[in-house]
Amino acid sequence: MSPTPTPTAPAPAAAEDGALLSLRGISKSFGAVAALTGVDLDVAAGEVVALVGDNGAGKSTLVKVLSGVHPPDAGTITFESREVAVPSPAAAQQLGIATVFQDLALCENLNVIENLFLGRELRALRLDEVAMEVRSRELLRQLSAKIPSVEAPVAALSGGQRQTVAIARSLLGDPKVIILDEPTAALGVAQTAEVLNLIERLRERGLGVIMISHNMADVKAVADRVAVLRLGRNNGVFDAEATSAEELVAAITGATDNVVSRRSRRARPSGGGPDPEDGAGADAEPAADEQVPTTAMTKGDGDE
Ligand SMILES: Nc1ncnc2c1ncn2[C@@H]1O[C@H](COP(=O)(O)OP(=O)(O)OP(=O)(O)O)[C@@H](O)[C@H]1O
Repeated sequence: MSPTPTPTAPAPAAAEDGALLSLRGISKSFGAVAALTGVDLDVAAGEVVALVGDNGAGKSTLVKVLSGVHPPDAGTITFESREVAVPSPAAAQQLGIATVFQDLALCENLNVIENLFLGRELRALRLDEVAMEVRSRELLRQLSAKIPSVEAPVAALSGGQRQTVAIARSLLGDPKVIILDEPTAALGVAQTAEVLNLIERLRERGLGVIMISHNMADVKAVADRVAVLRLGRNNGVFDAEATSAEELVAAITGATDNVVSRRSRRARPSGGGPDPEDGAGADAEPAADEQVPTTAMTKGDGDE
C-alpha cells in the first residue's frame, strides 16, 4: 500500500487561475438525502479531470447540476471567468457544456450521419445530406474514430463505436467542456483503448473534459487530475500520474481523509507556470498493475 498522500492546503475558495469551469460550494439535497455538500471542482481547457467515488458518492448528481438537470441548492458555477446559472439542459448547451450520459441516447435504426445530426440537421432549401456526410467524415477523421461506415446503422456498431458517435455528436454543438458519464463502462479492452484515445483527442482540441469512472486503470491512463467525492463531499484532488491506484481507492473508500489539492504536472494549455506542488512524487512510476478490483470500488450502499 502506498503512503497516504500528504495533505496540503484545503481546496481553494475562489476559482482556480486558468480554470475554464469552476464549481464552488455546490450543495444539493433530495429531501433528507444530502447528495452533495459544499463540493468544489475545477477543469481547465485541455485538461481531463476524472470524477471518482463510491456508489452514491454524488458523481451523477454533480454532473446533473452541471448539465442543467438539477438546480443546486447552494454554490456557484463559474464558466469562462463569469458566474453563470445552468437552469436547463438547453442553457448548458448554450454555454458550451455538453454531457454524454451513459445511455448515449442514440437511435439504433438510424445511421451514423443521421445520429450525429439528429435535431440539428443542416438545411439549405432542403436537407443538405451531402454537407452532413462531409462534416461527419471530417469530424470522425479528426477524432481518429474507427467507424467502418458513416452509413452503417448504429445498431451494427460496437459499444466503443457508439460511444464515439455520441461524443462526436456532442462536439457538433461546439462545446468547451464535455462531461462523459462512465464512457468505458461495459467495454472490452480494445474498445476501451479506442475511447481513451478519443478522450486524448478531446484534450488536444483544448476541451475541458470531466470523466466519471469507476476504473482506476482508465483514470490513470487518461486523466490529468482526479477529483474524489465521498459521501457527497470532496475527499481530495490528486495528480493522476503521481498518485497510485491504491491511494485513489483509499480516498474513495474513506481509508484516508484528504483535502488535497495537487495540480497536474502535465501541460496545461491555458497557461500558468510550473506548480511548486508538482515536485512531490513527480517521478513516481505508476504501479505495474493499476487495475483495481471492482469490488473495492462498489462496496457501499449500492442503492443506485
Ligand atoms: N433524484 C433523486 N432523488 C432522491 N435521491 C437521489 C436522487 N438522485 C440521487 N439521489 C441520492 O443522492 C445520493 C448521490 O447519488 P448519485 O447518483 O449522485 O451518486 P453516484 O456517485 O453517481 O453513484 P453511482 O456511482 O452509483 O451512480 C445517493 O444517496 C442517491 O440515492
